Amino acid sequence: MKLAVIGTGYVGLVTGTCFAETGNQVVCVDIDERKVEKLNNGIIPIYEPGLDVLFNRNTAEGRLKFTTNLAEGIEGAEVIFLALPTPPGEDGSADLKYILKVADDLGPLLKQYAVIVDKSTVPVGTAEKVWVHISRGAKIDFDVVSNPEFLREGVAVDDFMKPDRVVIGTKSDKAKAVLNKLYAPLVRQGNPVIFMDERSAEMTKYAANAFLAVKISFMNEIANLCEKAGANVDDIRRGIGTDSRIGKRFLFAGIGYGGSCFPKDVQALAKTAQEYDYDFQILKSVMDVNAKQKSKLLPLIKGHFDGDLKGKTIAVWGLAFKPYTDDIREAPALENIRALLKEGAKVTVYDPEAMDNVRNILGNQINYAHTSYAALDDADALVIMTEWPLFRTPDFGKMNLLLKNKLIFDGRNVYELDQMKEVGYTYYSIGRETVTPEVSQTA
Ligand SMILES: NC(=O)c1ccc[n+]([C@@H]2O[C@H](COP(=O)([O-])OP(=O)(O)OC[C@H]3O[C@@H](n4cnc5c(N)ncnc54)[C@H](O)[C@@H]3O)[C@@H](O)[C@H]2O)c1
Ligand SMILES: O=c1ccn([C@@H]2O[C@H](COP(=O)(O)OP(=O)(O)O[C@H]3O[C@H](CO)[C@@H](O)[C@H](O)[C@H]3O)[C@@H](O)[C@H]2O)c(=O)[nH]1
Repeated sequence: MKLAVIGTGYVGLVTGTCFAETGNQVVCVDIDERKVEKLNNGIIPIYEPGLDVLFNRNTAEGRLKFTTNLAEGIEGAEVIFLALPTPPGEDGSADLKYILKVADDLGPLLKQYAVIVDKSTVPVGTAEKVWVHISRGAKIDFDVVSNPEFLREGVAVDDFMKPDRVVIGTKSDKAKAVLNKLYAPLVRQGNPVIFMDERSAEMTKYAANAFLAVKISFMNEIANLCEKAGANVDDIRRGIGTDSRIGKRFLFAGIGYGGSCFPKDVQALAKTAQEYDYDFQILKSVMDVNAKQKSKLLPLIKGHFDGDLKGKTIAVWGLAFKPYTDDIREAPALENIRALLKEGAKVTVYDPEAMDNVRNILGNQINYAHTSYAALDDADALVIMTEWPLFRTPDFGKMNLLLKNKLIFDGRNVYELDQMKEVGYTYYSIGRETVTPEVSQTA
């Protein structure tokens, strides 16, 4: 099948590459000339594990191409995916300007029937808007389908190739048949393609993200209560996660959820509720809890240093909003680094993949270390913001020689408490007792 993907970011590039891998002829279109130039030169502009193998194979075999020219990109395409940004507008609702602009541009360019597929995360009613915008310029028959994407960054290729489900919102039998054929190679594992109407598909995506955000904020509140009540949130997680009605995943307490999706999508769903005059109370709490959680460690760090961080050097491990990505959108690390700088601290950071992206934003306000250990050199404390596997089993002997104090503030509960007691660190984490060397002697 001939496909076009408009917007070649995290979702568009993965969608295009994976559909090329299943044998389709794919052209990805983007307005970012530098990005397209890189892609045409075989350079993948994002870090996404496993993408390179598929990208290299499919570009080499001529199934995957890139262009900045929309007309050229959609020529002969049976399916046209919109994988465009839907950032929050000033009022928190999803800004549809990128989608509707492309819809306007597409109308006059359509030469034969095509299924226009909305892969971006968009509010209820967007498919209808896209249809109206395209139809203003189109002279042929077309369908607009909502097919939200559920991939996670860091495991995007796997999520795309083996989806838990594929949600397709359309009332058109013609569009259903085309998409059934396209997705067939991905759903052979027995996972369902779920058909519904456009509005329900659009809402399904927000419901999924909001529900996962509820789980995280709930666990963060349990963690905060654990700290006061002397319980251990990791034990609670294990204790409840084994109940199949609850499930083991997305119960990890931490320094709050970030990324390009949860924060904006929870906010956008709250805005949709407001537009329909519905008071969606849980969403307000989820956002409120997350905002507080993100700044949870700073008072502890300040408190430890008697309220004064001036002249202190803080090492930060982890900048990406989660491991296995270079994405720093809404990453808790950024907010915390800015707060530390405001307090007069010096900050040295290390992240395996996200350093360049942070350098583009914070420049020389902070120091960038070449290795995780180099970041610790002469630092007064270590703060952990992302649970990269690299940080899980460090050489504490080596760390002791570099850090001025055996002191860790862990926003991701990377270490076991017993382990910290053994190595004699003062260890603050989330929803668990604070380990101090004194406690270790009496334990
Ligand atoms: N990132 C994720 O993990 C993820 C997962 C599921 C769904 N989503 C949703 O998918 C959508 C895209 O997200 P993303 O993370 O891939 O965004 P992104 O910012 O990484 O990529 C969007 C791309 O669209 C391009 N673009 C903008 N205007 C254009 C135009 N007129 N023509 C062609 N290209 C244009 C940009 O240059 C950019 O390369 C959003 O709605 C997001 O909420 C994202
Ligand atoms: O138990 C958990 C799980 C996640 N997080 C945090 O939640 C955020 C989001 O994590 P994750 O969902 O793994 O990453 P995303 O790539 O943002 O993926 C989410 O957002 C995408 C965009 O909509 C969806 O497609 C995915 O299904 C959805 O999981 C990160 O900051 C994580 O650190 C926690 O704090 N605790």
